[in-house]
Amino acid sequence: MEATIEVRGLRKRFGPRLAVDGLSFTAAPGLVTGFVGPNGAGKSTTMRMILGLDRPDEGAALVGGRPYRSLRTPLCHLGAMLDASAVHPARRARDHLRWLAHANGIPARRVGEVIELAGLGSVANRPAGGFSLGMRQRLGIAAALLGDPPALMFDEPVNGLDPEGVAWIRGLLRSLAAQGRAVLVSSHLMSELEGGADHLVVIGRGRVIADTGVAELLAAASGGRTELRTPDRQRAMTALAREGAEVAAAERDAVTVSGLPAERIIEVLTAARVPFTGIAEHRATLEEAYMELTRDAVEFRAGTGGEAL
Ligand SMILES: Nc1ncnc2c1ncn2[C@@H]1O[C@H](COP(=O)(O)OP(=O)(O)OP(=O)(O)O)[C@@H](O)[C@H]1O
Repeated sequence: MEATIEVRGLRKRFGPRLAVDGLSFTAAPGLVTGFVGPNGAGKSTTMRMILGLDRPDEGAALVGGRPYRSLRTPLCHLGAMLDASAVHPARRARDHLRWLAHANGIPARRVGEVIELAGLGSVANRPAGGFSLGMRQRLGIAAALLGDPPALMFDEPVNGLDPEGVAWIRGLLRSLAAQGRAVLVSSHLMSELEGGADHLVVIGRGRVIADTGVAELLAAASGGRTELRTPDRQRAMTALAREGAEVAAAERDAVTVSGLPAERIIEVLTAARVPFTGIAEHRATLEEAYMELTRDAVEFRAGTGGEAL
């Protein structure tokens, strides 16, 4: 069973504050769709509307073509983790999952399966109140997987996790998408999605700024630049500029060259007898691509912590 998460013209106002301003996008089956924007951009509000927890003023959110609230067995259509702390602290992890399964008509044997999938085997009989953040995230993810849903949604799942936890979640998201599921994952840090997302929906002030494949975005941001290392930077820059290249000094012995292909750079340097120790076509990071994409949006420029006011 395939399911798409679809948001159509969503709008939500809290008093004077327009939190979501006519948002439309799709998270398609088989892809991890990163949902990115600075703090306050409207990600959580959008996710709450997808789950029917907040009512939109306008527009609709659909899971497999239907509003979440109209689904008879919602956990079997969309699994979600919005707030990993939403567990009774005295309740054992296994009992929390059993209770959820029971309430949703899911067979009890599935509880053991998701405990294994989420790597909770050794702590499943302990009260969730004593769990570390990483363990709570894993419990939230186990709950999202209970109904074996074709669509999944996670709000900032790697926030505050150590590198091992981040790598684990990234691998899990990838494998869920590889099984054909639609996976929507939010983050306010672009770097957290590096290597994890196939598609990106970037939002700011409740609006879509970009809706693009990660590969296309990185290719566009890499933009034919080459990085050169040379002990004789000044002569290299002069020789390349004479050939019409745009050159800029980078850190230590590095020069960034654009406007000339790498083969031509090598020819020019060789002819001018300028030594070089390395040459590589530049590959933009997701963070660089994000900065380029959002260069004109002041709210992003303060960096990752900028409040979208
Ligand atoms: N229940 C609410 N009442 C009033 N304002 C709200 C409410 N929920 C959200 N907002 C406001 O709506 C805007 C969007 O908030 P939201 O939490 O959706 O952003 P976000 O992108 O998820 O941010 P973060 O990365 O910090 O989680 C913010 O200005 C927030 O203060």
